[in-house]
Amino acid sequence: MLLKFSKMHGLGNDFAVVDAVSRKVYFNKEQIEFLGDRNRGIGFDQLLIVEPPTSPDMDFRYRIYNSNGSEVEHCGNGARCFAKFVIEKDLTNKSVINVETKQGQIQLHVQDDGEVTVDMGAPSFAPADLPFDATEKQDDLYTLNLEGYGSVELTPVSVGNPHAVIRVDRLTDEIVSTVGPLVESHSAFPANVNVGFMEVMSRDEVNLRVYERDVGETQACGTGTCAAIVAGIRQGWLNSKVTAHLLGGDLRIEWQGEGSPIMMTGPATKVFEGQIYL
Ligand SMILES: N[C@H](CCC[C@H](N)C(=O)O)C(=O)O
Repeated sequence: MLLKFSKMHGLGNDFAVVDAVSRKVYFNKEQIEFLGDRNRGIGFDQLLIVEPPTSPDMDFRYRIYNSNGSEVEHCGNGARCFAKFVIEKDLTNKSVINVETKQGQIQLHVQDDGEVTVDMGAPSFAPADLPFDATEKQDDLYTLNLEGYGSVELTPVSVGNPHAVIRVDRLTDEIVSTVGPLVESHSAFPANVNVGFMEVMSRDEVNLRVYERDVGETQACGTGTCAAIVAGIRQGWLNSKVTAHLLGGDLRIEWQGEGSPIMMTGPATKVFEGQIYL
């Protein structure tokens, strides 16, 4: 089969996007691993598949896979690329697009300046929603012991997919590459977890790096940014509108507190189109 795809990125978090509305396409794990291979395939952090909706009040269904073939519930940078893709491919002419994901619904708003705002839904801080076998807790921060490292304090957040948010005084390569993998696959997170490292610069601004589950560190992570900012707002460290500086650029997040949806705004870029034998 000759598979057509668009290569896109959101702040350097990169994707292959496939139209499975015009033509039915299925992938098995080996095929996704092949496509995701940066030396032998297309290479991407996640594969995004645009499908028809299963419910009549939705416009599309959105499936996401990590480059190792594992399915993901939610992807923030991917959601913005998804919006750009369906408009460019004439799959819709709406500027507000309702999308089903594996874990709830999201709404995409394409702005006049080309940036995309995503209503990511409301976060949950309940450990069971990640899942997280909660450990000791103080002031809503949980202590996790890491083999051979010591302990870290984290906030568990589900934004559809699971995140552990760790506040650090200073972001370093070392902390991301050492603590990232230890927390990602810690037995307290039975489904593993994405790990965010946040340096709070002021009440309106953070520096953030994310070690993603099943992928490793990416240049940006949309859901990771949402998780980190809502954790910071809930802890009282941040205001309700925050700019996050990621390795690949900036995202703007707004959250009005418990029960309200997280609004994420940022760019989405198409790099090229291609086709590959599968
Ligand atoms: N890059 C994505 C999230 C992918 C998360 C994935 N690695 C997981 O296993 O949950 C984002 O922009 O939100």
